[in-house]
Amino acid sequence: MENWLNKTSSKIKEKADIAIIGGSGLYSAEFLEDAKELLINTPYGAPSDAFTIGTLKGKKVAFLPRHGKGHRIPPHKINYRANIWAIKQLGAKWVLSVSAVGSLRTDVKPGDFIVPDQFIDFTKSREYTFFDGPRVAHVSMAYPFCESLRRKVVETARKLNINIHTKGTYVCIEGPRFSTFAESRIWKEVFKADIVGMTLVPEVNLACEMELCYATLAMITDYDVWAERPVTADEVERVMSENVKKAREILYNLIPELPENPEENGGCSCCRSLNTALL
Ligand SMILES: CSC[C@H]1O[C@H](OP(=O)(O)O)[C@H](O)[C@@H]1O
Ligand SMILES: Nc1ncnc2[nH]cnc12
Repeated sequence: MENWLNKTSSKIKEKADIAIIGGSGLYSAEFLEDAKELLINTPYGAPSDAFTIGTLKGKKVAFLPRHGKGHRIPPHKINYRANIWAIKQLGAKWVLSVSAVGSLRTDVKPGDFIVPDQFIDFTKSREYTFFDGPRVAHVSMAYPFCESLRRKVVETARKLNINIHTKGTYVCIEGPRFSTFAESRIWKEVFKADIVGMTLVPEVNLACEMELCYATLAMITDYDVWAERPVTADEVERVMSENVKKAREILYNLIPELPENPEENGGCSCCRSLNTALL
């Protein structure tokens, strides 16, 4: 089979083993050494911002703030294709995304972390695929996240005594508005989802199409509209900034533990997701 991904071969000299996509409240990666900024252009336009490329205990890391520095880009306007394309061009195999989410369960509390294993897509108007024709592919999304990476994230947080939930279903809404009470009741009671956010889709789909090992470290910032006062953007930012230290601690301890080749890490099939997808 012709390898479509080889055709995306990089002209970028700078390389990275691991990419971190920072969400609301996580706009920089101070823990990287020898850091420099790198602007990358892609056939889909510009990524959200310059990448910060640096090292951590021998691992080459690329960091990208999803909303741009200073949170300039709303969730529905993020150029997800440019972000993931650029990450692939950097040669990264692991992608860990960090996100702020609302909780739909009382036992999943603000300040806790959760590593979703499923999602429900309620977005409406995004660019969902690299395969817009004439090349067509249908990747499997039955298990959308990299199990090896999910496991590593959970193990790391546990070692650090950070409260983390090992799985959950993330409902991705279009935003930028928050859900109505009636919508939130559907997410909670009909869909039995655990968390709600605005940025997972199509980031996760595109990572899969690029055969990347992708997982999300989600931080609970609020109880959506179930609390006494419904969620506000201020509340999300406040809780995120109070807890961002914990997210950094997880990243700092996790990154050195990721093997160069994801297939060494207990095996996952993310790197072969196009084998059965291309028509
Ligand atoms: C700032 S409130 C809502 C905003 O926060 C989340 O973004 P991210 O996943 O990048 O942390 C949510 O999805 C919304 O985009
Ligand atoms: N309640 C919520 N709904 C959607 N996105 C969010 N991000 C953080 N909290 C959220």
